[in-house]
Amino acid sequence: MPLVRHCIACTRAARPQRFPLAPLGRFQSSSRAVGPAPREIKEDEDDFEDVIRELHRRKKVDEKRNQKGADFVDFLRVTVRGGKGGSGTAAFLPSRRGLGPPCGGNGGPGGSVYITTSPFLTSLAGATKRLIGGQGGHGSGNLRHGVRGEDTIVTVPLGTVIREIRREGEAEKTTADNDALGLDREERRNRTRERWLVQHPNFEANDKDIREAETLLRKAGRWTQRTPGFDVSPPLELDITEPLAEPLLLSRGGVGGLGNPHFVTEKTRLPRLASRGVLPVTRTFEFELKLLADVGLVGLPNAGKSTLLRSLTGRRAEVADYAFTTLNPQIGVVRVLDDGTWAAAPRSAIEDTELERREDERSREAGDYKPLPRAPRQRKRRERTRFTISDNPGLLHRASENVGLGHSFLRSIERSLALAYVLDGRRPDPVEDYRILRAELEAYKAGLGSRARILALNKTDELTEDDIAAKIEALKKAALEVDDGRPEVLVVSAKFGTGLDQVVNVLADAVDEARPPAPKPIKEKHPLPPPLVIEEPIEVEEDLIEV
Ligand SMILES: Nc1nc2c(ncn2[C@@H]2O[C@H](COP(=O)(O)OP(=O)(O)OP(=O)(O)O)[C@@H](O)[C@H]2O)c(=O)[nH]1
Ligand SMILES: [Mg+2]
Repeated sequence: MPLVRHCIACTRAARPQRFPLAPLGRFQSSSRAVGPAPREIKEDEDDFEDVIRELHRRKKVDEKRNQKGADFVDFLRVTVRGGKGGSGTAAFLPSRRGLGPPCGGNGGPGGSVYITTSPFLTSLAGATKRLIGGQGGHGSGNLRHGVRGEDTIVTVPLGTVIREIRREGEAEKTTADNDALGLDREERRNRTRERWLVQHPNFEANDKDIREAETLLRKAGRWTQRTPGFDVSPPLELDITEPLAEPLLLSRGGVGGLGNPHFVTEKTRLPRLASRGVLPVTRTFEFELKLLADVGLVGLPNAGKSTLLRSLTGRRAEVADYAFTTLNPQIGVVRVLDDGTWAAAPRSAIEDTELERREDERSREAGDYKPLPRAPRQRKRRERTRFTISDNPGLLHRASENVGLGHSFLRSIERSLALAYVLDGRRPDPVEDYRILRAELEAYKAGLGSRARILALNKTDELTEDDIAAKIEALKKAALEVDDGRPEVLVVSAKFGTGLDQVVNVLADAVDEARPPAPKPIKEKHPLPPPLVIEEPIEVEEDLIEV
């Protein structure tokens, strides 16, 4: 059976494929956000502004619900493959006597796929489900080699765990297909020839040329039963806990095909054949994000976790008076100074983000807008220590069964060294809330609940002294009963910044105590095999060429 003719001498180098980095993942939870029932809009409400505000709020809640956390992804199954190598070309220099010396260029190698980290990411949303390196360009006449395919680099947050779950090569897949089709030896051979060889567009190669080319490709390790680069080493496993100094190779691009000068032999001086590029092995990985914050904030929806994050770190987390304002975990840095204060301490009350936005808008329109004054530089005070703290979506009863934002949230606090429970002081029974939170953490992973170092009774600015005293008393009793009195019970107002010095210092000590002595270096357990090398083509002098 003749080979399918394929003129690539005149095709332009294929543009490397690019894959847009679009968020693709979604929460695994199917349940809807549950929060306090929306306020009834009364017909006789005379304040029109209030009605508008309520409608605006409802619209926002709906938007958040519909979004279902699509911009937070903590689990992704990803197919990774280096780009295919471009094809070589069969071409000849023009000559008065007929065909001149062979001058087909090699195909360019395919682009590789690399992984790198960013300390600013807290979601896998930037990764796509298919990470494919750009295809190498085809070679062309006059020994012009194809361009290298573009590399694909995926950026993931620190704390991403990568597991290889499948490896599949083109040759293995073809063999399985051939078996399924029940092809005989001859048909299999022709299929392989079609896969690997490219003919000159005008001059057909004879059977002898093809057999010789086949032998050469076998010697070069390309014409094999196994896809080049397919190895049987154990699956790759990486736990990225430290920033990567340089991008790490996940899959190498395939080598480019060989131009016809490579097929010159003693017998065949004018090879009418070139070879195609290698299609590298396809690997399937699972990316799982386990955020690495030293401290995790845990609380029911609307307890004031984001307000606390803002007052401790200055990070502009969204604050609003409804449940599930926060859908993505966010990480901030608390810089503890040697006098016990912390660097980003707020200088005014933290208002709801929407109110701040309106105020900004109003003042801009009125022309009296003043940006917030910068915090004075801490010249005399030195930083004693620093730790990271994550604000998480609200936890609900049965979150361990994936209710609410469920596992996605629990996964991200799994590795925190210490936890701080944020309890809404305005709710009737903070002890009950504490028990719910603890039970959910325990149900998700035994021992997680007891990692709590603080029970912060928040929103105490709205409580009477008697009320605070009674609730603190009850919480201390419960902490003693449930957690041997390990977590400190603190009176806090995240909004007005009261009681926070103690929060900072208790957490700083807890983190220092629990921190492992030295971070583990990242090691690539199973380095990928080296790329195939393209040998130098055999030089042919013009006088030796037969016509
Ligand atoms: N009075 C008072 N209100 C507070 C305090 N802390 C938070 N709030 C208010 O409580 C509401 C909820 O605060 P958030 O920080 O968004 O609560 P959250 O726990 O992050 O909520 P979700 O992200 O929805 O789980 C907002 O209106 C805050 O202004 C506080 O100490 N005192
Ligand atoms: Mg929040």
